[in-house]
Amino acid sequence: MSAVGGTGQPSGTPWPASALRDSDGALAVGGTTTTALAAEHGTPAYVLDEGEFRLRARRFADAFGQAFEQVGTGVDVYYAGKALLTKAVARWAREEGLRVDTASGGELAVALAAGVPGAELGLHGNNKSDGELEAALDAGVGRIIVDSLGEIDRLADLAQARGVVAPVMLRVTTGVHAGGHEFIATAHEDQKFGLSVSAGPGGGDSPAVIALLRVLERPSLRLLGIHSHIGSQILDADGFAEAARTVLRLRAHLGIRTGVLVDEVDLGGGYGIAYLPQDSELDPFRVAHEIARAVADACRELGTPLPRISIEPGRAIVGPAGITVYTVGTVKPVVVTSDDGGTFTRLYVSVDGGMSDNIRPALYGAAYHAEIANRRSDAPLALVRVVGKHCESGDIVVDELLLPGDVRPGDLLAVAATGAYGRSMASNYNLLTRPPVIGVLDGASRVLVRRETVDDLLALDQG
Ligand SMILES: Cc1ncc(COP(=O)(O)O)c(C=O)c1O
Ligand SMILES: N[C@@H](CCCC[NH3+])C(=O)O
Repeated sequence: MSAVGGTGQPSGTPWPASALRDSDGALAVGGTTTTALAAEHGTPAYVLDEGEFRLRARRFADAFGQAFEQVGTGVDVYYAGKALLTKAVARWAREEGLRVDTASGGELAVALAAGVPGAELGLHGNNKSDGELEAALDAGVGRIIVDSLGEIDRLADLAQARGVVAPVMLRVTTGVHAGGHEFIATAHEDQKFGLSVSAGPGGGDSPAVIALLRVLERPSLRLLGIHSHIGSQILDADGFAEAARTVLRLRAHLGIRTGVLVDEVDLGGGYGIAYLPQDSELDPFRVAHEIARAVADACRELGTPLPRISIEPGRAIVGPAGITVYTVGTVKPVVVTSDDGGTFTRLYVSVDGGMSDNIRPALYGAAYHAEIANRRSDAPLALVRVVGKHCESGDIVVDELLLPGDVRPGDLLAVAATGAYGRSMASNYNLLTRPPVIGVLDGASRVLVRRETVDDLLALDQG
């Protein structure tokens, strides 16, 4: 066996630490070869390495726990279920000491079905329905992150009608713009999330201050704290530190204005990972240390006690724990004319899935790494584009890649780091059935979410 990657290597690698090549050259993850997984479960399949997930969850809890303990406060780590939520995943997160952040009634239902107590859950969303808010109140969700004035009023009314007090945080936008693609940066002003901390017209109260005051006016709401999420796939700590300073200033302002110094500040998720062999991921210990220092310095300057901190990593926990295994179908050389008038050949390698199981390349231009998984090959490398089977020319799995030129129909292709926002953003485009999620650990595999069937699709269609 030879290692192909591993967590903790300085320059990151996109494969889970357990990834190996066996003596036949087959890629194995969590002690099971992709050939055995494909034979037992079929392709395409999402394969999730339980050990890697748990290790990463623990590293976040340890890194942030230690860093904030050093400056004198505590931390709660919420696993962001939007990245991938199944009952098993929710249980693993909880067993590693994490809470779970949900973003819809569906995610909330799965986390509750997994046995996560309501008190350990958060509920997000810029457009929660009354039904979702009621479900959260009924489950005793520990924090409902409110996102608009209208929602504050609706939630207060619903809580009042039930005779309960809803614990809320207010999501604010700090103006810090961080992360990869424009669609995944969430704290700049001109987008749908949160309430801005910038002063209103003519220097009046900011929308965030107005909303905080509104929460404090309602006896059926208890203001736990302030929430900021600046974006996703962020690769340095500066944005987090800047957002933390802004939120802490707002907290201090509210304290002076009302006498209420909120107990908690949530700094959201967004910790970046390695997608390609040459990428580096954000080291949770380093970023935790830098954020803790920024929070401690800001509180000292503001003369306020430290709040309890929470964070919501999703991608950094589940992303590198997942790979997708496909079977290669059509292989087609296409002669392409380049800008300088010359020509080159690009090998189009079609797999049995595509944009329905991974929309990220089409949506964000996201880059991925893939390897032939069932065998070793010494064939000269060819320039390859891995594409799916959808009726869409943008149906690209890996835009550009060097693969052994003898890649052929029937080969297995494994794509690394697909654990986050793959299955959770999957669709049935072209009525493809969504792939299963197969958990692997110590040489055993089990179905966490089964493959959809055509019967599932027909069952939804009422004629
Ligand atoms: C409010 C909130 N928290 C947490 C996350 C998780 O982000 P990531 O998976 O990048 O850690 C997101 C998604 O970007 C989010 O919108
Ligand atoms: N879904 C996005 C990240 C945004 C997630 C939620 N705010 C991605 O795949 O990168």
